[in-house]
Parts: sequence; structure tokens; C-alpha cells
Amino acid sequence: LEPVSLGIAIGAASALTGYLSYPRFYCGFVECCPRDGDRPNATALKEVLDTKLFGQHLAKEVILKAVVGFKNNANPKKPLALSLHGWAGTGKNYVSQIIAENIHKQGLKSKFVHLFVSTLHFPHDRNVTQYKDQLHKWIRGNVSACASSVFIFDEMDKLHPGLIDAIKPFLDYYDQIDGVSYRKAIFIFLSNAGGDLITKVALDFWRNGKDREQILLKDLEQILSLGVFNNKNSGLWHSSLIDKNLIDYFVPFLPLEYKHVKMCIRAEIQSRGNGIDEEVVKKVADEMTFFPKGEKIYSDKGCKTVQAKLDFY
Ligand SMILES: Nc1ncnc2c1ncn2[C@@H]1O[C@H](COP(=O)(O)OP(=O)(O)OP(=O)(O)O)[C@@H](O)[C@H]1O
Repeated sequence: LEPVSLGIAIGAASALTGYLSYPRFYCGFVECCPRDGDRPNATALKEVLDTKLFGQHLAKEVILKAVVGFKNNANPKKPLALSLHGWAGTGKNYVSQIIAENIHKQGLKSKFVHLFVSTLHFPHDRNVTQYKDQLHKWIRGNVSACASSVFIFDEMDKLHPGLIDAIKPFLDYYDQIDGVSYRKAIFIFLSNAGGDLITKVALDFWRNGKDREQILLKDLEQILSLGVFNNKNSGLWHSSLIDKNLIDYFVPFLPLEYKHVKMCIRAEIQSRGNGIDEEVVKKVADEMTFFPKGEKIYSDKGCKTVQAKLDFY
């Protein structure tokens, strides 16, 4: 090669390598862990919660404050630990998905988002020691690969207390554990524990003729943490997560009313690309069952069976 062509070839090759190693280009093809300084899109999170999450004014408020505050903090002292509580089908998994998507575009499909379901991943009490070991390695390995990993634990009330305690060190105020810092990770715990307490408060408001939007976080937060702590069946009972104040936010999910179920049905119809037929919306909503026996205000499965019921129409 003559010197000029050689120069051009080297120049082109190094430009290409430079381009390929340029994160924005490279991360267009391969999922990358968010870099330090990457800000969460608070407006987008608010918008999604405002438009897609129905009947959960408290959860909306807490989640927004917690997630945006945490991600804006360049140097958090501990990972963010959220405990989501409420009746079945009220949106706990749904919100976890929304949070995950706000942090990692691919949401639950992201390699940096990990979902554990107690009865699926840790079914046998006799294997607790083995599960503990696996969980430690799994969390450590994933946080080493991406500091802002998201871990979601569903059915927390069914998780063996030994495993809850195993997660504890990761949530604590340690700078590093064996050279790994967990302070930018997010842990989300989901459970039905406390659902009855939340319902009781909501019902009291309803019976006193007050709007559910008038329920304040302080009406529920303490009832919830104490109630869950003192309930032997809650799984979190006496768990050092609560004991040591390692949960940053208790997030209450209110039971859903008839009008919220209708909103879920409309959203589902729209997501299927169909036009809304109010007749169908009413038919599907009427198929749901409501409690308590007398007043029949709250859907006992929340919005959970809406999708399946809609398939009939
Ligand atoms: N508050 C809500 N607003 C909008 N959609 C909702 C809401 N609650 C539930 N849904 C819809 O119902 C589906 C089931 O809800 P989800 O899985 O989040 O319930 P959950 O609270 O996690 O229940 P469980 O405790 O039984 O696991 C969601 O995927 C979503 O489509």
C-alpha cells in the first residue's frame, strides 16, 4: 500500500472503532447499564402513572417521590427499598413494571431487571440454605454487572424468613460488601400483607362519606408497617428489614372500586386496538365480584381477571 492509502485506511479504521466504542452508538444495539449521571425521566414517569394507574393516588405520590428522589441523588447511602402492599389485582406488579421501564427501557425484559416469585423460585423450605447461597451470588453478580439493577420480589409474604434475612445486608448502609457497592440498586417487595388493614381504612372513609382521595399517607403508613410487623403470617414478621428500618417506603395500594375496574376494561380494550363499547365495558365489570357482603364496593380480584373476561367479547 502506498503511504496515502495506508493513512486513509488507518484513519477510517480508527474512526470506525471510535464510533463503535462510542456508547450512544454501541448502546443502540446492545442493552447498556445506565451510566452515572443518567437522569430518570421524571416527567415520563409522572405521565405514565397519571394516565395508566387507576385509583391509586397514594401509590402514585410515593413512587414518584421515591424513585425520582433516589435517582437524582448522585451518592445514595443505601439502595432504594420499596415495599408495595395491597389487595390482589390492585396494580403492584403493574407499578413495578412501570418503575423498571423508567430505569431500564426494556422493563421486565431487561437483563438488569430481576423478578423473583417466592412460590416459583424458592418453593421448598428444606432448600433454604441453598436458596440463600444462590440469591447472594445472583444479587452480587448482577449488581457487579450493573449498579442500578432492579430486583423485584413478588409474594414477599410467602418468602421464607431466612431468605428475607439473607437479603438484609444488601439493603443496609454499607459502603461496599466484598468490593461491591449496592447503593444504586433498587429492591421492590410485593405482598398482600396489610391488604386487609388498607381496606379497613378505605372502608371507614367511604362509610363516613369521604372521598378516597382524602386518605393521606400518614393515615396508612404506620398502620401498615406495624400491622405487617406484628402479623405472624405476613412473612415480614419480625423480619429485620422492618426492625432495622431498611424499608424506605411502604406503598399502600387501595382496593379498586367498580369505576376503576371499568377504567381497566377500557384501557385493555384500547391496548387491543379496538374502539370502546360501553355496553361491553359494563358487561365485563358486572361479571366481577365485589365486597364487603353488604355494600359491595371493592372488586375482590381488583383488575386482575379483566383481560381474560374480555376475551369472551
Ligand atoms: N390500579 C390499576 N390501574 C390500572 N391497571 C391495573 C391496576 N391494577 C391492576 N391493573 C391491571 O390488572 C393487571 C393485574 O394487576 P397486578 O398484577 O399489578 O396486580 P397485583 O396487585 O400485583 O396482584 P397480586 O397481589 O395478586 O399479585 C395489571 O397487569 C393491569 O393491567
